[in-house]
Amino acid sequence: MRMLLIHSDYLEYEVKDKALKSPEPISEEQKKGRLEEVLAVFMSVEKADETNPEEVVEKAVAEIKDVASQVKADRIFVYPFAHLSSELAKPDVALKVLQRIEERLREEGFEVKRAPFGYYKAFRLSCKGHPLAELSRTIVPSG
Ligand SMILES: Nc1ncnc2c1ncn2[C@@H]1O[C@H](COS(=O)(=O)NC(=O)[C@@H](N)CO)[C@@H](O)[C@H]1O
Repeated sequence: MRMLLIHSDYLEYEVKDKALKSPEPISEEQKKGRLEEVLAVFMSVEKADETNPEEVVEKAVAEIKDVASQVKADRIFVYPFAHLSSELAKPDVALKVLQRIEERLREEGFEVKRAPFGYYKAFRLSCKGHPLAELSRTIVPSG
């Protein structure tokens, strides 16, 4: 799993076209989204993660919690992003991992939005620019 974490004034997206034959089904309301004062987390789920998705979910949640506490963010934007790795996991595995990360972050008390999976999206992001505003993390299952 590769993550790019951007502490932002806001992140907003708008769904454009399908990027997969069968993208995640979404409601009208999910076609656009915006959060202010947010830690945006762009995530590429990788092939290696397929060996132990649960472990990767827990490690990713721990990393996100750590960065969120450092930058004092209590909102997280989970953003599927296929361009941080050349070894992508299959879409069905990737979607499950991202949905579970979203669930676990909510359980940890964060306000969370997740951008729709399998679509091309327009997005705007306003990075805060402080020293910890741009971070990346790589997570590999130990198995
Ligand atoms: N492993 C993955 N990790 C994160 N997002 C993914 C992954 N696989 C697919 N997606 C989602 O599906 C969209 C399309 O994925 S993609 O790899 O860019 N493109 C495709 O798979 C097809 N266009 C065939 O190449 C991405 O924008 C993202 O929303």
